Amino acid sequence: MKPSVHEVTPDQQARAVLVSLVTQSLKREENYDPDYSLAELIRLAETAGVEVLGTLSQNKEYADSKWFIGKGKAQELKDELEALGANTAIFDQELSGAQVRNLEQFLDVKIIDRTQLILDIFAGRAKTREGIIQVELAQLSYLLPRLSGQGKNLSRLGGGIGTRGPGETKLETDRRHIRDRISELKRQLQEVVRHRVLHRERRKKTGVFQVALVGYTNAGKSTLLRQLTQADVYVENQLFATLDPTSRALKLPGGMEIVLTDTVGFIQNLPHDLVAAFRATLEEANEADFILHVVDSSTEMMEVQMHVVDEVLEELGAHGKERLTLFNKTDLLPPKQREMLTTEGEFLRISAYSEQDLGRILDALERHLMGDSRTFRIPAEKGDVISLVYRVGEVLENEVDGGDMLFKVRVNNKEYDKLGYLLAAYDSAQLIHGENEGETSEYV
Ligand SMILES: Nc1nc2c(ncn2[C@@H]2O[C@H](COP(=O)(O)OP(=O)(O)OP(=O)(O)O)[C@@H](O)[C@H]2O)c(=O)[nH]1
Repeated sequence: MKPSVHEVTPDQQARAVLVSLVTQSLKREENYDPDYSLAELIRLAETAGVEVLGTLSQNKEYADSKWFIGKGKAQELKDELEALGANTAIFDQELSGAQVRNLEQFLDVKIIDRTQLILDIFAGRAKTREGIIQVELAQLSYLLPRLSGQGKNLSRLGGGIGTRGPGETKLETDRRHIRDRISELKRQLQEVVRHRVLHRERRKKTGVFQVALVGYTNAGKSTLLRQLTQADVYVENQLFATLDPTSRALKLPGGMEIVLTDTVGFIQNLPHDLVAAFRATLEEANEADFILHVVDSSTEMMEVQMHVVDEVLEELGAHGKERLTLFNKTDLLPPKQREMLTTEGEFLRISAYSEQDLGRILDALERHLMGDSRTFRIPAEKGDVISLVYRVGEVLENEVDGGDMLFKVRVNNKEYDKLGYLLAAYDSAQLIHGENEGETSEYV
């Protein structure tokens, strides 16, 4: 493997001009904002360790098949690259292999596109076996259709910025080798995913509640996970600090144990080839019992970002899940702006660095997960039913009432349904239950 971005010596540091092309079809896309997209590209580049020297934009009906940008604009870019002493040009959209070669020849700098940039970041972040396999798969899938001839240009195309891509020896092989490697990686991935599913099923069986932290990239998910669990999670002021499923056990104030899982940050217009690399963590969100949606309330793009998360959750089929939205980073807001954030319903205004707010999150989680307290009337001689109540819920009070026992039990909705079902199954008796706190439920 060649050195990664963080290992390059200063004279090898990527110094880049970022290029965005705003086409008619992009303009028609619902959530596309050229300024925002370019700002995000800058953050991505910085995350990958690139020094950003300048930006260049062009409005054009269609992308040029040969140069991507117009020929005149390419000349302008060449002048700017020279004037700034840049050695890299990074494009906001995906380029074809031919466009990369033409631009590279004309500009004489390294050409990177948005997909490569994100892949480069992923490659530097992937830690678990699954993450590493998925990134290499995405890199090879990106590379395959861009190969020309027998290995020419391979290293440049595959290398990314810091050449964290598949090693050059791997790249200097032919398409068949790459295809073989892709099949092998897919096989390995199946194996890894099977293990993960088994592991998760085991965890599910123990009845532990699964809570997933989801949110736009850089919203503060890893920070919150670490703050809430004091776990040593990888946090950086960079995009995609998290790639692999990261779960931690956590005890709520009342003693209930939950598993809190960090997921990879959402991003707008995620390149298609990278979707698979996200799945591992996104699946965690889909299987969670509860979702904590972390929002960076300090960015102007807050609403768009919330919308992107909503959309992706919907695509995953996780839209209807119970969730609590955390407006994070409110410490960065002037009081007036903070006041404007709603706290009606399932919203909390927080800062991940406030102890008090962490306590409020845990309390809110407990309220959601533990549910209301309900009272059951159970004949005193039904010892097996009574022990079931103790197993499923948290018994807050009990008293004798004639030949019956009254139990005030805190139990969440899911367990409540289960309890009703189990009680009924005991001797085919019926469970009549009230919905609200304090209402008496009877076992007859
Ligand atoms: N001021 C302030 N900064 C915060 C807060 N929460 C997180 N941050 C900072 O925001 C940056 C991003 O936080 P992360 O926890 O890495 O964000 P993430 O959502 O896990 O990001 P990805 O892994 O990229 O998806 C870090 O520099 C944090 O220190 C907060 O409440 N207030």
